[in-house]
Amino acid sequence: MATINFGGVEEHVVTRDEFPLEKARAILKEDTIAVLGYGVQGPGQALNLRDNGFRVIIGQRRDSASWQKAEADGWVEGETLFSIEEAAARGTILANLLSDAGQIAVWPTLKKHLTAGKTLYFSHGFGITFNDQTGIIPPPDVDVILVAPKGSGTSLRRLFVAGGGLNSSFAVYQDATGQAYEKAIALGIGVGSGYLFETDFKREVYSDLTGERGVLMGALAGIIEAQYQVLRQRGHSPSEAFNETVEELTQSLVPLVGENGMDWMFSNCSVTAQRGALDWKGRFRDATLPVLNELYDSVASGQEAARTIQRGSTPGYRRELEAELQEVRDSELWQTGATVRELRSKATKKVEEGYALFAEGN
Ligand SMILES: NC(=O)c1ccc[n+]([C@@H]2O[C@H](COP(=O)([O-])OP(=O)(O)OC[C@H]3O[C@@H](n4cnc5c(N)ncnc54)[C@H](O)[C@@H]3O)[C@@H](O)[C@H]2O)c1
Ligand SMILES: CC(C)(O)[C@@H](O)C(=O)O
Ligand SMILES: [Mg+2]
Ligand SMILES: [Mg+2]
Repeated sequence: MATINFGGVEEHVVTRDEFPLEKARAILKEDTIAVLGYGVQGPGQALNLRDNGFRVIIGQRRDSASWQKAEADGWVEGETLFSIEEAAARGTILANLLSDAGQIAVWPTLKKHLTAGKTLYFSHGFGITFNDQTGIIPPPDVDVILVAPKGSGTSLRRLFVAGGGLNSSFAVYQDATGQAYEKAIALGIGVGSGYLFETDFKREVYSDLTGERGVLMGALAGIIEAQYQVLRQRGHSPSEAFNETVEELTQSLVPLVGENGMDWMFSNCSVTAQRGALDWKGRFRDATLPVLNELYDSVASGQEAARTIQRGSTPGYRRELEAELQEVRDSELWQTGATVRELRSKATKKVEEGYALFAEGN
């Protein structure tokens, strides 16, 4: 394991160079990985594992959209696609990729099949860390590990297909066999991780819940809505408000941040923009600090987990969630976004046609 210095702090990181795929395959050669749940993370991990040469089966509720999706992805009923219980019985590694609330309902079934020496795998520290609420308390003679890709299952799969890898956290909660650690790393490599960063279940879930409610999703969506509203109320057109809030962010500036850091993005903008951004960033930081601290407290107290469980266990909740998303989709802001994206794809087609004509002429 490499020790890498991050801004002055040393951390342990596993790289694909030191832990190649062949080694991962050798460690798991006797195992059957049962991926339970075929929502977002399930397909990404299962397909990457299958393409990487591991023995994988899927456990999913029949008569669900996810079951049909699994069939469309080439999983075959009775061979590689089973009910959750059947897959849990057949698997030696049970990858619990049901929704966090769904994991509670299915736990009694899963527990029955967690016989000595098996491995219980999660992609979130949720079920274990908040086990006073989830009741997920594994028997002592199984390994309990975590590999949490730091991004959507969709990106995990897309990056893998493109030949890259998404960074993941990994952790061992319980090492009954003495092999939990290397199994966690082998699975991390198998699901298509780029680098694997060591953590523990609690730190993973605290940072994950804070990140997605904060900058990654909640704060991002909120601040976009606020700026769009201000621009619209001050007389700007929808397209102008959208372009200055979202389109430029996603198409121009955030990719530059990803490529070479915030200062580099700044230095590729005008001096006027840099002056203003440096002057105002402190105001935004200070305005959001109390909210982010409140959010972290809500995560650490278990309040966020309680809400996730309470809402996620309510019958018909998926429909309610879809209605909330529909409201976002139908708003002027995101309807404008749809039109801007359409123009973007037309423009891309025009450029491609231009290249094709140019190529033909040569
Ligand atoms: N979505 C992501 O990209 C992502 C990223 C990192 C980690 N995670 C973690 O991975 C795990 C899976 O997340 P997801 O977003 O893929 O899940 P999801 O919400 O898409 O649900 C996965 C599956 O769970 C099944 N399910 C839900 N409730 C059930 C129940 N009561 N009985 C039987 N089946 C039930 C659904 O049919 C679905 O196929 C979670 O722990 C999540 O926090 C997700
Ligand atoms: C993709 C995310 C936001 O990183 C993940 O944490 C999730 O819960 O879906
Ligand atoms: Mg999450
Ligand atoms: Mg996350």
